[in-house]
Amino acid sequence: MAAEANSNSDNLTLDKVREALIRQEDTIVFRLIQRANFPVNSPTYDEKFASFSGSLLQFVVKETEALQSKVGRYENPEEQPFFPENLPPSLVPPQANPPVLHPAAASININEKIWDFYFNQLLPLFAVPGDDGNYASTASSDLDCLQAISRRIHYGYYVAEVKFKDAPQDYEPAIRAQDREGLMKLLTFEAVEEVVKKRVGKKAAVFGQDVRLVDNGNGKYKVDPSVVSRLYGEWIMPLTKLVQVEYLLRRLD
Ligand SMILES: C=C(O[C@@H]1C=C(C(=O)O)C=C[C@H]1O)C(=O)O
Repeated sequence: MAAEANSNSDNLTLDKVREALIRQEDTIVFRLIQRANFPVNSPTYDEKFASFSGSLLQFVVKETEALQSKVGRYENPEEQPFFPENLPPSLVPPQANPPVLHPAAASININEKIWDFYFNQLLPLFAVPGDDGNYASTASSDLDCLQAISRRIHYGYYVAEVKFKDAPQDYEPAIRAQDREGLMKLLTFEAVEEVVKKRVGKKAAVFGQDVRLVDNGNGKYKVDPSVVSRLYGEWIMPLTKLVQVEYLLRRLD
């Protein structure tokens, strides 16, 4: 069950869900800073690496997900795998918490979109060009970023559930009409989104400064704060809202 939002649905409030999202910002910013320790390292992504059937990155992601599946990672609804095909079952006894979410959540996995923007658009904005040979560390650092971003975006299930529970009279007609645009309008709070973009930029500036004992460092940031604001404005928040819409469309099934 959701680690941060309380697993009892009566205790799920929009404030608590938003607090969980705010804490996840810290994780995302730190993981981007970690990834920025390495240059792009493009051989990590070569279609075929050594004797693997795909890239080194794919190998690391698939093998890590298989291990994490066995220890129950994907029993948490907000943890979605990037390669869901043929994952081994969990060997860990399921938790006894009552389910908070509608079962439709399990069928909503938008990791393909996350994979696509991360590698094709985001990574070149914050990793410097070059090759230092650290391909294994690069791949695990990419997976750390992907998992933190994916978890944040799929947390949209809880955001949607709590918004629905708070105002079923507003959401039900739009759900019955399968009105995507109407749902998107209902669940969007532009003022909140503006605050989020500013805050994550500030976190990138605070966490990513060069800390010195004597002066305030060199004024350079490990990851450009404007890239982090853009990550949220262009990808994370729109995709969180997509998860919310997809969830709500199935909420009365
Ligand atoms: C997450 C929420 O829903 C929407 C998505 C947001 C986000 O992904 O941060 C922010 C505001 C809303 O437009 C929310 O209301 O907090």
